[in-house]
Amino acid sequence: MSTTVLSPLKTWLERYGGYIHPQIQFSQVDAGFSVVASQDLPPDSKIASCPFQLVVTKDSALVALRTMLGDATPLQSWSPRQLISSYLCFHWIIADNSSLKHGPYVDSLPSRDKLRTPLHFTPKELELFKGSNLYGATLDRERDWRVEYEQCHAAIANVNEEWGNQFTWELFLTAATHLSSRAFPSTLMSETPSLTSPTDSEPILLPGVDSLNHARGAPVSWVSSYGPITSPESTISLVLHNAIAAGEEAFNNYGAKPNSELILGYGFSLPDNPDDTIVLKLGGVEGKKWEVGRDAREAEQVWDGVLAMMLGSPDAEPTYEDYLDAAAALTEMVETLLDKLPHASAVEVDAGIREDVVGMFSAYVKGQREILESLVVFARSKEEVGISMAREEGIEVVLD
Ligand SMILES: C[S@@+](CC[C@H](N)C(=O)[O-])C[C@H]1O[C@@H](n2cnc3c(N)ncnc32)[C@H](O)[C@@H]1O
Repeated sequence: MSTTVLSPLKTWLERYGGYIHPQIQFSQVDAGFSVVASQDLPPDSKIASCPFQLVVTKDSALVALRTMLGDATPLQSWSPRQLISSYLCFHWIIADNSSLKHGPYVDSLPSRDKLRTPLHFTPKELELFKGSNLYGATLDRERDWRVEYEQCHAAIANVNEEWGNQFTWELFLTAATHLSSRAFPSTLMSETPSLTSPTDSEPILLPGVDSLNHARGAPVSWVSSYGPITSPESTISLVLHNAIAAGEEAFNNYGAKPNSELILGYGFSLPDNPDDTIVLKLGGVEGKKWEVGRDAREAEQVWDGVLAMMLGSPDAEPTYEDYLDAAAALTEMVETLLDKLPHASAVEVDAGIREDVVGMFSAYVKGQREILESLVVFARSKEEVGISMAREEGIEVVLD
């Protein structure tokens, strides 16, 4: 990211009461830019802040789109992603329009060729993930986003054919990816900000504040100064609680997220990510899904589900045979998943497979395999319980 793009962003933010710390620089890296301290920064430095009036929300996007598309367009039925993505897209379609207020921000966003979420994978890259949760999640996301795109496209083309021609799937995908990879929760703009009720929350964009990359566990605060929307004092700021030495990268903390979520929404992964999970949908238990973490975290719930399948009635006390049958069923299910999971060692970088995607793929499948292996150990511990229960009844169980 060159300074010619970033200094307009900084000037624009400051004009509305926003702020970017004078001692940070934006340094160009493969996937966009990273934020680096140009001098030592003390703990609790405010790195950036965005005034409420520059926040992109579904409501601000709706107001702008209403002006361009008119009252007949059914914008009320559009999702926050449709509204915000279409609003961003219009900056690329008709740059010069008084309803489009985020030109300097949109110009600072990474170009499409830098995006690495799975909807930007080559067919060969996507094929690598076949047999994993992420493969299905990618197909689901593409299907859902295409439906949303088609709806927006039809409405826009209906108002203006030329806009419709320019509003391509690729443009919408780029904007929707910027939203998934940079969004903050709208609850930050409420009078009593909270991060704990994601169901009431919608994605919003905070220009400037969204410039930092993620570091797991980095101590940061998102500080909201609540007030009237047009006041330059109503802002959301990013404060870093650690000192940052000159030349070091300054990081935000996007929260504890498994690699599946980081890859799908953001296009990167963390090696040996402690927050990794796998989604298990076990055959026979209708529509029931469980999310299990490393070291078989939350596996007791899966166990309860599998054991329930072995019991004749919900109130029945499990016998040692139920325990042994459930342990065997769980082991078999997990081993089937292990067999299906692709192998990172077999993958080589070539014309259709980029190095950074191989890195993401390797970190992801390693985490998935380790969780499944921890589940095999967990199932074995349940088998041991079954053997002890049998022994208490005077029965010696011998397993092959
Ligand atoms: C909110 S933006 C951060 C600023 C971004 N680097 C840019 O150039 O605009 C999130 C994106 O930054 C990149 N990113 C963030 N944290 C990262 C990390 N720890 N490792 C690799 N890429 C990261 C990913 O491309 C992600 O989609």
